[in-house]
Amino acid sequence: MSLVPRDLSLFTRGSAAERKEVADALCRDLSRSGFVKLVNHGLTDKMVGELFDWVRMTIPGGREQSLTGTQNKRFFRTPLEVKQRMAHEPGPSPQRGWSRLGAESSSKLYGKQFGQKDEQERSDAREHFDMGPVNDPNFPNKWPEEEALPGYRAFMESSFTEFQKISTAILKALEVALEIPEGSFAGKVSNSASELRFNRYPAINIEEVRKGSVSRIWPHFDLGVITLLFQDQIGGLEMEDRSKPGSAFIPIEATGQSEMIVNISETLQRWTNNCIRAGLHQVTLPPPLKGFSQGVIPERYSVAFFCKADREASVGPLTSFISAKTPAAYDDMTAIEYQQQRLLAAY
Ligand SMILES: O=C(O)CCC(=O)C(=O)O
Ligand SMILES: [Fe+2]
Repeated sequence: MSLVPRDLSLFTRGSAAERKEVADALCRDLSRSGFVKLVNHGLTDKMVGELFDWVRMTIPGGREQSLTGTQNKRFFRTPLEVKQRMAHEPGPSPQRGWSRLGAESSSKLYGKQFGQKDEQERSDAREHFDMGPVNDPNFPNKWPEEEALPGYRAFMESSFTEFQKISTAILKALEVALEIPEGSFAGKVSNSASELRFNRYPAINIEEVRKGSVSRIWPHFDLGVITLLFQDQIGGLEMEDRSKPGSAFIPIEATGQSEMIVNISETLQRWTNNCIRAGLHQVTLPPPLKGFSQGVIPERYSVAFFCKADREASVGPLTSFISAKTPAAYDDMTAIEYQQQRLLAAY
């Protein structure tokens, strides 16, 4: 099953009929698999290209030597001391700054929920950078010094705003499709506790992955409302095959870095009282390497925006989704309480 790209501009700029049609298609896809692909989402190819330019260690096609000055500055390439000064401290607080290779375990995040034992220690072969809202007084962002990476902070802050706008449009489309009051979802992400993340998966031996204690990212759900993701051309992202729960995954084809992949995260599942379920996903061997037991999986990058609920918003089911037949399946608690409880499990 491959995901059919949906055109978000038909919702943001279309006629009333086009808006409804594309909203329904989005909602159908997301309800079926937890995932949808979007084109004309609002970030141009150039903007997505610039995002990847900030993360890639090297430029494909051997253009590396021609780079000078600021073009040569890339986030993951900054010296270790610079990254260490902006390192995230493991714990329940939202992630900020740099997380070293293996710092977070997506396996723990998901495994504990389902009773997996701690001794099954499994790590992610991944380093990442996270930022939250601009000028967040409670959980301030951690930046590299401006001279170490000129322009990085300004670029990231403006990208964050764009991702937030796109998330709001998607949530409005879901409100239209589900015929629930305007603002039911989009009105709860306005103060934004969202996060923008860069992931880097270094090249790794297939044997290492086959041993079963390391993966690029273990099966997990994201914590927020929805996640917007761009992946490079390497591939390896997979979503759960819902016809074989817990035992099979379907590759999400890497058909162009500007194609946005959207998945439902835990908060939306809670708000909709399981009407739209979160998409379980992982990153593993890219499809062309599936049958191999030896060799190297090339380095891979992705950019993820986790649209999260306002910290004081409830993550309990909304009244539109509660009835005598479908009583509330989740407790009422604030988004920040929920996030801290879940993050404690990830370290
Ligand atoms: O790298 C990817 O494609 C997925 C990353 C991801 O699932 C995450 O950061 O939560
Ligand atoms: Fe994820």
